[in-house]
Amino acid sequence: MEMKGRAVLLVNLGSPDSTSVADVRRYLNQFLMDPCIIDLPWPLRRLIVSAFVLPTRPAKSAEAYKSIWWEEGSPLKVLSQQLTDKVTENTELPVALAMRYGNPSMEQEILRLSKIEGIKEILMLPLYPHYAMSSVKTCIIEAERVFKEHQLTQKLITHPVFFEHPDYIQHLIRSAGPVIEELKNGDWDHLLFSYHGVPERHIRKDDPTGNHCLKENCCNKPSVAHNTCYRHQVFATSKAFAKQAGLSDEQWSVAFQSRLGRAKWLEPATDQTVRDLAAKGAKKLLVICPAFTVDCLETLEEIGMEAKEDFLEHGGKEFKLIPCLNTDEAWAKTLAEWAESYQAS
Ligand SMILES: C=CC1=C(C)c2cc3[nH]c(cc4nc(cc5[nH]c(cc1n2)c(C)c5CCC(=O)O)C(CCC(=O)O)=C4C)c(C)c3C=C
Ligand SMILES: [Fe+2]
Ligand SMILES: [Fe+2]
Repeated sequence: MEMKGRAVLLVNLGSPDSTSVADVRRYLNQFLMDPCIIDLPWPLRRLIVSAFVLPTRPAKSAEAYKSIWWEEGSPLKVLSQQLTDKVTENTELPVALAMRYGNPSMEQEILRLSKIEGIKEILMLPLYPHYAMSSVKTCIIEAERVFKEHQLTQKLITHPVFFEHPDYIQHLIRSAGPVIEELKNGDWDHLLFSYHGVPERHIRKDDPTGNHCLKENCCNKPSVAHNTCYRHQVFATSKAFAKQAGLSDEQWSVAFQSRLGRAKWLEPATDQTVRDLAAKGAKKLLVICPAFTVDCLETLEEIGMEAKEDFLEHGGKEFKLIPCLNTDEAWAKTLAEWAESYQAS
Protein backbone atom coordinates (compact mmCIF):
# COMPACT_ATOMS: atom_id res chain seq x y z
CA MET A 1 0.00 0.00 0.00
CA GLU A 2 1.59 3.26 -1.17
CA MET A 3 0.64 5.80 1.44
CA LYS A 4 3.93 7.34 2.53
CA GLY A 5 3.90 11.04 1.85
CA ARG A 6 0.11 11.36 1.95
CA ALA A 7 -1.81 13.82 4.11
CA VAL A 8 -5.57 13.73 4.47
CA LEU A 9 -7.96 16.67 4.42
CA LEU A 10 -11.51 16.02 5.58
CA VAL A 11 -13.87 18.78 4.49
CA ASN A 12 -17.32 19.72 5.67
CA LEU A 13 -19.58 22.64 4.89
CA GLY A 14 -18.97 24.90 7.90
CA SER A 15 -20.97 27.03 10.32
CA PRO A 16 -20.91 30.60 11.55
CA ASP A 17 -18.28 31.34 14.23
CA SER A 18 -21.05 32.12 16.72
CA THR A 19 -24.81 32.63 16.80
CA SER A 20 -24.49 36.42 16.68
CA VAL A 21 -26.37 37.98 13.77
CA ALA A 22 -23.12 39.59 12.55
CA ASP A 23 -21.29 36.22 12.41
CA VAL A 24 -24.26 34.51 10.75
CA ARG A 25 -24.42 37.35 8.19
CA ARG A 26 -20.68 37.01 7.41
CA TYR A 27 -21.04 33.24 7.01
CA LEU A 28 -24.17 33.48 4.82
CA ASN A 29 -22.50 36.09 2.66
CA GLN A 30 -19.45 33.88 2.02
CA PHE A 31 -21.66 30.83 1.45
CA LEU A 32 -24.20 32.42 -0.89
CA MET A 33 -21.66 34.46 -2.87
CA ASP A 34 -20.05 31.19 -3.95
CA PRO A 35 -20.97 30.81 -7.66
CA CYS A 36 -21.46 27.09 -7.02
CA ILE A 37 -24.32 27.94 -4.64
CA ILE A 38 -26.01 30.82 -6.44
CA ASP A 39 -24.84 30.20 -9.99
CA LEU A 40 -25.62 33.59 -11.48
CA PRO A 41 -23.31 36.28 -12.86
CA TRP A 42 -21.60 38.19 -10.03
CA PRO A 43 -23.67 41.44 -10.25
CA LEU A 44 -26.94 39.52 -10.11
CA ARG A 45 -25.71 37.24 -7.33
CA ARG A 46 -24.47 40.27 -5.34
CA LEU A 47 -27.83 41.97 -5.83
CA ILE A 48 -29.89 38.96 -4.77
CA VAL A 49 -27.76 38.22 -1.71
CA SER A 50 -27.59 41.88 -0.61
CA ALA A 51 -31.19 42.81 -1.40
CA PHE A 52 -33.13 39.65 -0.57
CA VAL A 53 -31.09 37.47 1.78
CA LEU A 54 -28.84 39.55 4.01
CA PRO A 55 -31.47 42.04 5.28
CA THR A 56 -33.62 39.39 7.01
CA ARG A 57 -32.16 35.86 6.87
CA PRO A 58 -29.20 36.32 9.27
CA ALA A 59 -31.51 37.18 12.19
CA LYS A 60 -33.82 34.25 11.39
CA SER A 61 -30.94 31.80 10.91
CA ALA A 62 -29.22 33.08 14.08
CA GLU A 63 -32.36 32.15 16.06
CA ALA A 64 -32.35 28.69 14.47
CA TYR A 65 -28.65 28.24 15.26
CA LYS A 66 -29.28 29.30 18.88
CA SER A 67 -31.81 26.49 19.25
CA ILE A 68 -29.21 23.80 18.41
CA TRP A 69 -25.90 25.42 19.48
CA TRP A 70 -23.78 23.61 22.07
CA GLU A 71 -21.53 25.08 24.76
CA GLU A 72 -18.53 23.91 22.71
CA GLY A 73 -19.88 25.51 19.53
CA SER A 74 -21.67 24.48 16.35
CA PRO A 75 -22.71 20.79 16.38
CA LEU A 76 -21.47 20.41 12.79
CA LYS A 77 -18.01 21.71 13.69
CA VAL A 78 -17.73 19.98 17.06
CA LEU A 79 -18.84 16.62 15.66
CA SER A 80 -16.65 16.96 12.55
CA GLN A 81 -13.62 17.67 14.77
CA GLN A 82 -14.40 14.72 17.07
CA LEU A 83 -14.75 12.50 14.00
CA THR A 84 -11.42 13.82 12.67
CA ASP A 85 -9.77 13.00 16.01
CA LYS A 86 -11.08 9.44 15.76
CA VAL A 87 -9.89 9.08 12.16
CA THR A 88 -6.47 10.32 13.33
CA GLU A 89 -6.39 7.60 16.00
CA ASN A 90 -6.88 5.00 13.27
CA THR A 91 -4.11 6.00 10.89
CA GLU A 92 -0.52 7.18 10.90
CA LEU A 93 -1.24 9.66 8.13
CA PRO A 94 -1.56 13.31 9.14
CA VAL A 95 -5.26 14.24 9.09
CA ALA A 96 -6.78 17.74 9.16
CA LEU A 97 -10.32 19.09 9.09
CA ALA A 98 -11.35 22.13 7.08
CA MET A 99 -14.62 23.90 6.45
CA ARG A 100 -15.62 25.03 2.96
CA TYR A 101 -17.11 28.19 4.49
CA GLY A 102 -15.99 29.84 7.71
CA ASN A 103 -13.24 28.40 9.90
CA PRO A 104 -10.90 26.51 9.91
CA SER A 105 -10.65 27.44 6.23
CA MET A 106 -9.54 25.09 3.48
CA GLU A 107 -6.71 27.48 2.64
CA GLN A 108 -5.33 27.46 6.18
CA GLU A 109 -5.50 23.67 6.51
CA ILE A 110 -4.13 22.86 3.04
CA LEU A 111 -1.17 25.16 3.69
CA ARG A 112 -0.58 23.58 7.10
CA LEU A 113 -0.59 20.05 5.65
CA SER A 114 1.63 21.07 2.74
CA LYS A 115 4.32 22.25 5.17
CA ILE A 116 4.61 18.86 6.89
CA GLU A 117 7.95 17.33 5.94
CA GLY A 118 7.80 14.61 3.30
CA ILE A 119 4.22 15.30 2.17
CA LYS A 120 3.92 14.59 -1.56
CA GLU A 121 0.16 14.47 -1.95
CA ILE A 122 -2.96 15.72 -0.21
CA LEU A 123 -6.00 13.48 -0.37
CA MET A 124 -9.14 15.52 0.08
CA LEU A 125 -12.11 13.55 1.39
CA PRO A 126 -15.27 15.68 1.40
CA LEU A 127 -17.59 14.42 4.13
CA TYR A 128 -20.47 14.36 1.62
CA PRO A 129 -21.67 10.99 0.33
CA HIS A 130 -23.17 12.51 -2.85
CA TYR A 131 -21.81 14.71 -5.60
CA ALA A 132 -23.37 18.17 -6.01
CA MET A 133 -22.12 21.39 -7.50
CA SER A 134 -22.91 22.95 -4.12
CA SER A 135 -21.04 20.33 -2.07
CA VAL A 136 -18.18 18.32 -3.65
CA LYS A 137 -17.56 20.44 -6.75
CA THR A 138 -17.11 23.66 -4.81
CA CYS A 139 -14.57 21.93 -2.51
CA ILE A 140 -12.57 20.80 -5.55
CA ILE A 141 -12.65 24.28 -7.06
CA GLU A 142 -11.51 25.87 -3.79
CA ALA A 143 -8.72 23.31 -3.23
CA GLU A 144 -7.46 23.83 -6.79
CA ARG A 145 -7.52 27.60 -6.26
CA VAL A 146 -5.42 27.29 -3.10
CA PHE A 147 -2.90 24.98 -4.79
CA LYS A 148 -2.57 27.35 -7.72
CA GLU A 149 -2.41 30.55 -5.74
CA HIS A 150 0.29 29.22 -3.41
CA GLN A 151 2.06 27.27 -6.17
CA LEU A 152 2.00 24.11 -4.08
CA THR A 153 4.10 21.32 -5.58
CA GLN A 154 2.21 18.44 -3.95
CA LYS A 155 -0.39 16.45 -5.82
CA LEU A 156 -4.06 17.06 -5.01
CA ILE A 157 -6.32 14.01 -5.10
CA THR A 158 -10.03 13.90 -4.28
CA HIS A 159 -11.58 10.77 -2.82
CA PRO A 160 -14.65 9.65 -4.83
CA VAL A 161 -18.13 10.05 -3.43
CA PHE A 162 -19.33 7.04 -1.49
CA PHE A 163 -23.14 7.18 -1.87
CA GLU A 164 -23.49 3.43 -2.48
CA HIS A 165 -20.27 2.12 -1.01
CA PRO A 166 -21.29 -1.07 0.85
CA ASP A 167 -19.36 0.00 3.98
CA TYR A 168 -21.18 3.32 4.11
CA ILE A 169 -24.60 1.69 3.62
CA GLN A 170 -23.79 -0.93 6.25
CA HIS A 171 -22.75 1.76 8.75
CA LEU A 172 -25.98 3.67 8.10
CA ILE A 173 -28.12 0.61 8.77
CA ARG A 174 -26.14 -0.54 11.79
CA SER A 175 -25.91 2.87 13.41
CA ALA A 176 -29.67 3.43 12.96
CA GLY A 177 -30.04 0.70 15.60
CA PRO A 178 -33.13 -1.32 16.54
CA VAL A 179 -35.62 1.01 14.80
CA ILE A 180 -34.96 -0.70 11.47
CA GLU A 181 -36.07 -4.09 12.85
CA GLU A 182 -39.00 -2.31 14.52
CA LEU A 183 -39.97 -0.81 11.14
CA LYS A 184 -39.89 -4.26 9.58
CA ASN A 185 -42.07 -5.57 12.40
CA GLY A 186 -44.62 -2.83 11.76
CA ASP A 187 -43.83 -0.87 14.94
CA TRP A 188 -43.12 2.21 12.77
CA ASP A 189 -45.30 3.21 9.81
CA HIS A 190 -42.70 4.63 7.44
CA LEU A 191 -39.05 5.57 6.91
CA LEU A 192 -38.48 8.88 5.13
CA PHE A 193 -35.06 9.57 3.59
CA SER A 194 -34.76 13.36 3.73
CA TYR A 195 -31.88 14.71 1.62
CA HIS A 196 -30.71 18.29 1.32
CA GLY A 197 -32.27 19.63 -1.88
CA VAL A 198 -30.56 21.36 -4.78
CA PRO A 199 -31.95 23.46 -7.64
CA GLU A 200 -32.81 21.32 -10.69
CA ARG A 201 -30.73 23.73 -12.77
CA HIS A 202 -27.56 22.57 -10.96
CA ILE A 203 -28.20 18.98 -12.01
CA ARG A 204 -28.80 19.96 -15.64
CA LYS A 205 -25.62 22.04 -15.69
CA ASP A 206 -23.52 19.08 -14.56
CA ASP A 207 -25.13 16.60 -16.99
CA PRO A 208 -22.30 15.79 -19.45
CA THR A 209 -24.75 14.31 -22.00
CA GLY A 210 -26.75 17.54 -22.05
CA ASN A 211 -30.09 15.70 -22.10
CA HIS A 212 -30.20 12.78 -19.65
CA CYS A 213 -31.08 14.22 -16.27
CA LEU A 214 -34.53 15.02 -14.90
CA LYS A 215 -36.40 13.08 -17.57
CA GLU A 216 -38.91 10.29 -17.00
CA ASN A 217 -37.26 7.50 -15.00
CA CYS A 218 -33.77 8.89 -15.87
CA CYS A 219 -32.17 7.90 -12.58
CA ASN A 220 -32.90 4.20 -13.28
CA LYS A 221 -31.42 4.16 -16.80
CA PRO A 222 -27.66 3.63 -16.96
CA SER A 223 -25.84 6.83 -17.92
CA VAL A 224 -22.49 8.52 -17.50
CA ALA A 225 -24.56 11.45 -16.18
CA HIS A 226 -24.97 9.60 -12.87
CA ASN A 227 -21.37 10.37 -11.91
CA THR A 228 -22.50 13.94 -11.31
CA CYS A 229 -26.24 13.50 -10.72
CA TYR A 230 -27.18 14.22 -7.13
CA ARG A 231 -30.69 12.90 -7.71
CA HIS A 232 -29.47 9.56 -9.05
CA GLN A 233 -27.01 9.23 -6.21
CA VAL A 234 -29.48 9.88 -3.39
CA PHE A 235 -31.89 7.33 -4.86
CA ALA A 236 -28.99 4.87 -5.11
CA THR A 237 -28.25 5.38 -1.39
CA SER A 238 -31.91 4.89 -0.46
CA LYS A 239 -32.35 1.78 -2.64
CA ALA A 240 -29.14 0.21 -1.38
CA PHE A 241 -30.19 0.90 2.22
CA ALA A 242 -33.68 -0.55 1.66
CA LYS A 243 -32.29 -3.63 -0.09
CA GLN A 244 -29.64 -4.38 2.52
CA ALA A 245 -32.03 -3.69 5.39
CA GLY A 246 -34.77 -5.81 3.79
CA LEU A 247 -37.41 -3.08 3.54
CA SER A 248 -40.33 -3.34 1.15
CA ASP A 249 -41.03 -0.51 -1.34
CA GLU A 250 -44.04 0.79 0.63
CA GLN A 251 -42.00 1.15 3.81
CA TRP A 252 -39.82 4.04 2.61
CA SER A 253 -39.72 7.13 0.39
CA VAL A 254 -37.42 10.01 -0.53
CA ALA A 255 -37.90 13.76 -0.08
CA PHE A 256 -35.75 16.90 -0.28
CA GLN A 257 -35.38 19.55 2.41
CA SER A 258 -33.94 23.06 2.89
CA ARG A 259 -35.20 24.73 -0.27
CA LEU A 260 -34.08 28.34 -0.66
CA GLY A 261 -35.20 30.90 -3.26
CA ARG A 262 -37.65 30.77 -6.11
CA ALA A 263 -36.00 28.40 -8.58
CA LYS A 264 -37.37 24.87 -8.98
CA TRP A 265 -35.65 22.48 -6.57
CA LEU A 266 -35.77 18.71 -6.49
CA GLU A 267 -39.13 17.34 -5.34
CA PRO A 268 -41.01 16.22 -3.33
CA ALA A 269 -40.29 18.64 -0.51
CA THR A 270 -39.77 17.13 2.94
CA ASP A 271 -42.19 19.48 4.74
CA GLN A 272 -45.07 18.66 2.37
CA THR A 273 -44.21 14.94 2.40
CA VAL A 274 -44.31 14.82 6.20
CA ARG A 275 -47.75 16.47 6.21
CA ASP A 276 -48.97 14.13 3.44
CA LEU A 277 -47.77 11.07 5.35
CA ALA A 278 -49.65 12.26 8.45
CA ALA A 279 -52.76 12.95 6.34
CA LYS A 280 -52.58 9.41 4.90
CA GLY A 281 -52.70 8.06 8.43
CA ALA A 282 -49.03 7.50 9.36
CA LYS A 283 -48.79 7.76 13.14
CA LYS A 284 -45.16 6.76 13.75
CA LEU A 285 -42.56 8.22 11.41
CA LEU A 286 -38.81 7.57 11.17
CA VAL A 287 -36.63 10.06 9.32
CA ILE A 288 -33.01 9.58 8.25
CA CYS A 289 -30.81 12.23 6.58
CA PRO A 290 -28.00 10.41 4.74
CA ALA A 291 -26.77 13.48 2.78
CA PHE A 292 -25.24 14.63 6.06
CA THR A 293 -22.50 12.64 7.74
CA VAL A 294 -22.71 14.71 10.92
CA ASP A 295 -25.70 16.35 12.54
CA CYS A 296 -26.11 20.06 11.88
CA LEU A 297 -28.69 22.81 11.69
CA GLU A 298 -30.47 21.08 8.80
CA THR A 299 -30.98 17.82 10.68
CA LEU A 300 -31.32 18.95 14.29
CA GLU A 301 -33.51 22.01 13.73
CA GLU A 302 -35.20 21.61 10.35
CA ILE A 303 -36.03 17.94 10.79
CA GLY A 304 -35.68 17.27 14.54
CA MET A 305 -37.74 20.32 15.49
CA GLU A 306 -39.66 21.83 12.52
CA ALA A 307 -40.62 18.67 10.63
CA LYS A 308 -41.41 16.90 13.90
CA GLU A 309 -43.77 19.68 14.98
CA ASP A 310 -45.43 19.63 11.55
CA PHE A 311 -45.96 15.87 11.71
CA LEU A 312 -47.43 15.98 15.21
CA GLU A 313 -49.67 18.95 14.34
CA HIS A 314 -51.07 17.07 11.35
CA GLY A 315 -52.09 13.98 13.26
CA GLY A 316 -48.81 12.08 13.74
CA LYS A 317 -48.12 10.59 17.17
CA GLU A 318 -44.40 9.75 17.21
CA PHE A 319 -41.52 11.12 15.17
CA LYS A 320 -37.93 9.91 15.37
CA LEU A 321 -34.94 11.49 13.67
CA ILE A 322 -32.20 8.88 13.24
CA PRO A 323 -28.87 10.54 14.12
CA CYS A 324 -26.17 10.90 11.47
CA LEU A 325 -23.10 8.66 11.59
CA ASN A 326 -21.39 11.42 13.60
CA THR A 327 -18.47 10.01 15.61
CA ASP A 328 -19.34 6.33 15.19
CA GLU A 329 -16.15 4.30 15.88
CA ALA A 330 -16.51 1.87 13.00
CA TRP A 331 -17.29 4.71 10.58
CA ALA A 332 -14.14 6.59 11.68
CA LYS A 333 -12.16 3.39 11.10
CA THR A 334 -13.63 3.05 7.61
CA LEU A 335 -12.70 6.66 6.78
CA ALA A 336 -9.13 5.96 7.91
CA GLU A 337 -9.03 2.82 5.74
CA TRP A 338 -10.36 4.71 2.71
CA ALA A 339 -7.82 7.50 3.28
CA GLU A 340 -4.99 4.97 3.33
CA SER A 341 -6.08 2.70 0.52
CA TYR A 342 -7.46 5.03 -2.14
CA GLN A 343 -5.34 5.06 -5.27
CA ALA A 344 -6.05 7.73 -7.84
CA SER A 345 -6.18 6.27 -11.35
C1 LIG B 1 -25.58 17.82 1.86
C2 LIG B 1 -24.96 18.74 1.26
C3 LIG B 1 -25.46 20.09 1.01
C4 LIG B 1 -25.88 20.61 -0.19
C5 LIG B 1 -25.94 19.89 -1.52
C6 LIG B 1 -26.30 21.97 0.05
C7 LIG B 1 -26.81 22.83 -0.91
C8 LIG B 1 -27.30 24.11 -0.65
N1 LIG B 1 -27.45 24.73 0.57
C9 LIG B 1 -27.99 25.98 0.41
C10 LIG B 1 -28.27 26.93 1.42
C11 LIG B 1 -28.02 26.77 2.80
N2 LIG B 1 -27.63 25.62 3.43
C12 LIG B 1 -27.41 25.88 4.75
C13 LIG B 1 -26.98 25.00 5.72
C14 LIG B 1 -26.41 23.75 5.45
N3 LIG B 1 -26.31 23.11 4.23
C15 LIG B 1 -25.62 21.93 4.37
C16 LIG B 1 -25.32 21.00 3.35
C17 LIG B 1 -25.61 21.14 2.00
N4 LIG B 1 -26.10 22.25 1.38
C18 LIG B 1 -25.30 21.79 5.75
C19 LIG B 1 -24.52 20.65 6.34
C20 LIG B 1 -25.80 22.91 6.43
C21 LIG B 1 -25.75 23.14 7.93
C22 LIG B 1 -24.70 24.09 8.36
C23 LIG B 1 -24.56 24.18 9.87
O1 LIG B 1 -23.90 25.13 10.32
O2 LIG B 1 -25.06 23.36 10.65
C24 LIG B 1 -27.67 27.27 5.01
C25 LIG B 1 -27.42 28.02 6.31
C26 LIG B 1 -28.46 27.96 7.31
C27 LIG B 1 -29.68 28.74 6.92
O3 LIG B 1 -29.63 29.97 6.91
O4 LIG B 1 -30.68 28.10 6.60
C28 LIG B 1 -28.07 27.84 3.79
C29 LIG B 1 -28.45 29.27 3.52
C30 LIG B 1 -28.18 26.17 -0.99
C31 LIG B 1 -28.75 27.46 -1.60
C32 LIG B 1 -27.77 25.01 -1.64
C33 LIG B 1 -27.76 24.65 -3.08
C34 LIG B 1 -27.75 25.50 -4.04
FE1 LIG C 1 -27.27 23.79 2.46
FE1 LIG D 1 -31.20 11.12 -13.20
